[in-house]
Amino acid sequence: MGFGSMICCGKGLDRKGQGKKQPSWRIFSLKELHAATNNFNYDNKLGEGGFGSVYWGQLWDGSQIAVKRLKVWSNKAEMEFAVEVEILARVRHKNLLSLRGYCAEGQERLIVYDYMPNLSLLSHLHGQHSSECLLDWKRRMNIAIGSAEGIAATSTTTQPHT
Ligand SMILES: Nc1ncnc2c1ncn2[C@@H]1O[C@H](COP(=O)(O)OP(=O)(O)OP(=O)(O)O)[C@@H](O)[C@H]1O
Repeated sequence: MGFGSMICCGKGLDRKGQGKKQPSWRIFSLKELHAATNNFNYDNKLGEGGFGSVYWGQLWDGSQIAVKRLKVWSNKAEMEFAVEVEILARVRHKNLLSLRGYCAEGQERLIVYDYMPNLSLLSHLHGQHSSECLLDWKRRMNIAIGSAEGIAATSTTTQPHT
């Protein structure tokens, strides 16, 4: 699961009225995500993980998104999808990727995140960007601590199912 090993800057909770927390995610239609990603065009592909491919997209309001599209439907994949959506919908943390929403139509399962233009941590440590920006030990420590804080935020709000 990709809970945010991206180089990201976080976003706070949407607030309205008397400081009441509003959910900042929504359900997307498949049609809307087709339009945003130019029908999941290969040119829009950002990468691939265990769940499926991730595509860059742009919504009608101009905001940029990353859409993770399930490769093959199975009970296990459905469970992973539900867990990732459930946790990210509940947890907002500056070091975690923000959930924009999800789409579940027929056997299509898609998760919509904020687009992170700075690519993955892996690419900065070992990939194509590792020579451009050398991360000294102080910055590496800060990244490790920040990552641990993000992971801790997911576990403190997750109740084990009994
Ligand atoms: N929000 C995003 N913004 C920009 N690029 C992204 C975003 N999410 C994922 N990507 C790109 O897509 C690739 C695959 O992402 P994904 O989250 O599926 O990978 P993963 O976490 O390595 O895989 P797994 O699902 O197997 O844990 C990333 O390495 C990254 O290049």
